[in-house]
Amino acid sequence: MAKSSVLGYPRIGENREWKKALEAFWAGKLEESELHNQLQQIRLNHLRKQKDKGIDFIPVNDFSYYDQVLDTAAMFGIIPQRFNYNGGAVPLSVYYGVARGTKDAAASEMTKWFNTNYHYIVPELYGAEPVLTENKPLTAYREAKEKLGIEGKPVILGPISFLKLSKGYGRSEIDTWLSILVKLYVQVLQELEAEGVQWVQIDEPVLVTKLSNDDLARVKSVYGKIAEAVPQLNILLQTYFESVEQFKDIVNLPVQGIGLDFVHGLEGNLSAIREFGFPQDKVLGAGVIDGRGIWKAPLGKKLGLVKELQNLVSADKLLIQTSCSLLHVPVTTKPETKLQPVLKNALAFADEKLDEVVLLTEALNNGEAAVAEALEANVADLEALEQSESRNRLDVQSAVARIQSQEPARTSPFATRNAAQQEKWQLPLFPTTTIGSFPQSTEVRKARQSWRKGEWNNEQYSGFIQDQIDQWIGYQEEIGIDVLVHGEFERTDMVEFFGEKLEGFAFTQNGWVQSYGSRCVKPPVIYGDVAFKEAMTVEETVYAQSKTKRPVKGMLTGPITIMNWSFVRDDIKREQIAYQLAYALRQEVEALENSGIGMIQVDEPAVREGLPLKEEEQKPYLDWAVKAFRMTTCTVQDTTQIHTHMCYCEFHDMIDSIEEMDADVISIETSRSHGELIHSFEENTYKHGIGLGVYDIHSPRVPNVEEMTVMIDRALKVLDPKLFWINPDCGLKTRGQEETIASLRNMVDATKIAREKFTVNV
Ligand SMILES: Nc1nc2c(c(=O)[nH]1)N[C@@H](CNc1ccc(C(=O)N[C@@H](CCC(=O)N[C@@H](CCC(=O)N[C@@H](CCC(=O)O)C(=O)O)C(=O)O)C(=O)O)cc1)CN2
Ligand code: MET
Ligand SMILES: [Zn+2]
Repeated sequence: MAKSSVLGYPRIGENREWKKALEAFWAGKLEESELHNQLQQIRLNHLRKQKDKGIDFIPVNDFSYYDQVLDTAAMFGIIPQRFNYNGGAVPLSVYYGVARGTKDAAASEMTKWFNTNYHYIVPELYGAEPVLTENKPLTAYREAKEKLGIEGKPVILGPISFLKLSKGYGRSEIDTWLSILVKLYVQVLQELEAEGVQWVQIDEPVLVTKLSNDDLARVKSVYGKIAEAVPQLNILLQTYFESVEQFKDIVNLPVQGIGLDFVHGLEGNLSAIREFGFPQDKVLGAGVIDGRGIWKAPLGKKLGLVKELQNLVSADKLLIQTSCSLLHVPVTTKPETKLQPVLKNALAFADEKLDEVVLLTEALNNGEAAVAEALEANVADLEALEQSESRNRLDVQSAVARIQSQEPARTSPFATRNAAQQEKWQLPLFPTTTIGSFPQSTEVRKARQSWRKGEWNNEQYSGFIQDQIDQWIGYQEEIGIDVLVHGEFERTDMVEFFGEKLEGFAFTQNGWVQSYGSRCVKPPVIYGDVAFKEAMTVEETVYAQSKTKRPVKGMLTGPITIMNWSFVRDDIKREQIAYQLAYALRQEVEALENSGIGMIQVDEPAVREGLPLKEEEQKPYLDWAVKAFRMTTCTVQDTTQIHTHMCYCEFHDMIDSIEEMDADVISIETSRSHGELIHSFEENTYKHGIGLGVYDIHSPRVPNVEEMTVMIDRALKVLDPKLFWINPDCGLKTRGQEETIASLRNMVDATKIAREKFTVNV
């Protein structure tokens, strides 16, 4: 009999109860004991739900108070020294300090979890002396058993991945660190074994990337030691997001089960298992239900797949499971009452995916007849969407085919444009700017809600937005910023906003997904061909420009980011979706230029996260991503300055592509990684305008002038001063008004110091 299994469940709750509890606690409106109570209720609800649905292997310890990587670090007492942690169980104040920063200490870096829109907190190993502070998986296991009688499957981020995702150690220290970590993992696992735990899921997502021979030897040694230490414990070594690179080595590791992704790594994993087979003494965790996408699975096809897999493993050794944790999809489609039926009927969020896992397991164990009706309905639902008009728009398809066949390029090379732009704009040395958004205060959110509910009419709402713009144009002028923005007050989110105005998109009412900490996003659904309808940003931008003599930057989200932060259709290539978006956005760029806006920023923060994990797929992806950006921006005049912005990821492996995007200015996040990015620019001579983020905007802390000066001085050692801009790391929508103004004042002061120093020096 095959069994059903889930790798992880979303923690935010059906109505984002988790987020609300965390934020109430941070605001001092919820006692710590009450926070624990509320989160326990949420956690138990999730376990109960999985049990009721009939999942056999229910994950525990997938829940978190913020982030699972931070939890692993905290479990081992790996807390940066600046938080004055003195050993023992990590207090919540320290835990949240590391995540969010404190008055005296900057937060740890936050970065993308592989190729997803989830961000984890990067463990800092430097100076750490790890000890086991609390066996979290054990606590979670006991809770599920005692409260609900569930024999949970503890989930732990594995040592190899944990180390790879951490920073603060050199190459020569890898083995030392692994031996320290292995001791701790063994301690955790031995306690689980002693408790009588049956299965543990150890997540090793880095195994889908190519390992050097040394690293592969390390993987073998680490799992060899673990296997020896816990002979009674069943370990399911779990991979996801791609196929494993070194299949034969990985599946022969001394563990009892191997979890493979047969959705995002289908091709690679399937051809490998067909070619090499699968060890008969091991359990295969077959990830066949997509943990990242929102479409119903084509169950007939999936059933064919699991039948084939069943034949390759020995009896009773197959798990039907999700391809990865369900963290990346919304909780349930149940509250979605406003979607067209043809769309709603084709969707499956986390809870619906639990049903799919159970259904497939049942079909495999009891025969198709047992679930015939469900299989038939599934075919009809998916076909209806496939044939819908919105997926078959010849007007869009032919226009995109036409511009796709041209090589998108600006009229003149950067040097010519740069000179023309200097001449036109007369900006000072080190121009200052911000990334686009200003605080989305409660007032702003309430106003939007009133308007959406119909309590406010359009005039009231747009009048309110104009007041916000007036106010912030005033602040920016007064602080002394050189290139202004309108503030994005009319936008819920930089992707959702554009999706709502373009054709081919749909919106959920409650389809929230965790992005980082308590912050969630509600990704739009690209279900059809994308098309431009009418100008989307011209009104607010032109209004802002009418209020000041300084330049106001228009603000758009780029094609790749809209695509990567949406749930996209899977019947056409992503490349094609990107070009459709690019063509639509180009029309917006042109509309802005025609309305007299001479600087236009096209944000592309998600380019890096879409980078395929497999090396051989990276170049083709970057090529079409760059092409889509150029398609969006290439038709403007030389004097129109195109900006772009990127944040929260590693850029060093794609600097060349960033250069090829040919934006006149890029603003880029650096400060949370403490300026490490600058090294990339030391090696690669980037020849366009560049604004380095001089302070972290994800923390309520106001950065002082000195620390920004350090950042600026460091950057100027590497970068061409004539091309250097000064800006925060990212948009300021999550910040409060006072801290924003105070921080920007300090930024402008730091700029003045830099200008003085630099003018004296030359
Ligand atoms: N899509 C996307 N991905 C991204 C980013 C991004 O900006 N967008 N940035 C990076 C991650 N950063 C992020 C930064 C901030 C937020 C964020 O602030 N999210 C908000 C939700 C934003 C939103 O859509 N707000 C709605 C309001 C939705 C809401 O909460 N409504 C309340 C009621 C309104 C009220 O009274 O406050 C409710 O439904 O209960 C609006 O502005 O209108 C949150 O979690 O709090 C998310 C991600 C990377 N990935
Ligand atoms: N223009 C956007 C903003 O300021 C860019 C954000 S990148 C995540 O919010
Ligand atoms: Zn950003």
